[in-house]
Amino acid sequence: MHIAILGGSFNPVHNGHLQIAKTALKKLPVQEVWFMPSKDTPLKETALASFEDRCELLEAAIKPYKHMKICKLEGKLEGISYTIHTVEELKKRYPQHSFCWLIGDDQARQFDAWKESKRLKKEVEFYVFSREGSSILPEGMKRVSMDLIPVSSTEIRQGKKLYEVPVSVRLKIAEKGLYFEETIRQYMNEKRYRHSLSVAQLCVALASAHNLNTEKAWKMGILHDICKQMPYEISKIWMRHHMPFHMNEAPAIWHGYIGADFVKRQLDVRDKDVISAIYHHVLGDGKSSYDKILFIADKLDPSRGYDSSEQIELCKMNLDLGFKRVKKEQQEYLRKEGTLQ
Ligand SMILES: Nc1ncnc2c1ncn2[C@@H]1O[C@H](COP(=O)(O)OP(=O)(O)O)[C@@H](O)[C@H]1O
Repeated sequence: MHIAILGGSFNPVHNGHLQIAKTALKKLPVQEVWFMPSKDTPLKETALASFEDRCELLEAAIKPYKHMKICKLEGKLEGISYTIHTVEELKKRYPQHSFCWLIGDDQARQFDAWKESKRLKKEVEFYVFSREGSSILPEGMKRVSMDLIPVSSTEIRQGKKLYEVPVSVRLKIAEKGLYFEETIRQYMNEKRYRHSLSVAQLCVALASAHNLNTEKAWKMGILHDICKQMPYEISKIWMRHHMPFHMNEAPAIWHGYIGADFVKRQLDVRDKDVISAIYHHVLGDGKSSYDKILFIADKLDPSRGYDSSEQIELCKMNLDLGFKRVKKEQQEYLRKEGTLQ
């Protein structure tokens, strides 16, 4: 069989990658396309999801396509995975097959810097797929034209252009809480980002003290303020469209309602406990343990700069008692501020 390899980090996979594979199957004399995810690189700057998670997302993406497969070879190879070594290993392991290599324009541009690039070109045939309509083509490579899909994994991690990710992949990303840190960063300043991380940590500690699901706890903590810095005019439009019945409440409260709706609509979060906790976190009027934990963690977050260790200990020992105390203290504070009558 003649097989086309598409290597990449797939962090995460998106429609641009699928478009390359579909085009290769249509236009090249290949019977299959194998996606070759790169192994974990601990020093990479951007948050790289684990090899297993990236493979799981790939599995979901290629499920509808019979002639697309995943090759986990690079995940198993020792040391840095240079393509020249991967190609040699492929030929050794699959002597019955022949291979060609697919790359996007951006990689073609940097190709001369690849390890043993001249020898590599002799070992395997390269096909270059248009990414931004650029015309750079290293000597000896062939161009394959395709409909451009202007998207990058970076944009997806930032929560942008999610429509360029298959729904099955989006649901998995949300279920696993992948890339949430990178996503929330786009919507808030550094101080609020630090607060979100710290709240998530405290939610996990409280959930763990009460034998609750710590993954849920982390997700609701990290996402709870995603809409806190949404400009007022946009919040108003959002409220008018989606939750007109809450519009008579103070705008300072809205971000809990909008946040819950936003993570459902934009980030495909389906976990009802997470959505409910975000919805109720401003007023603390939720009934579930997760609702209470998020409310408590938000108020007692150590990064707010005052000593809340005594209340945190109480909440770890007795969630209901701790919740009542935090709520009472908050209401006294709001009364003093004049927000509550
Ligand atoms: N939108 C796109 N259109 C065409 N090719 C793409 C696109 N996105 C990625 N590629 C190509 O797919 C391969 C794998 O890329 P990868 O490193 O996983 O993703 P990204 O470049 O999006 O971070 C590379 O050869 C890259 O050039």
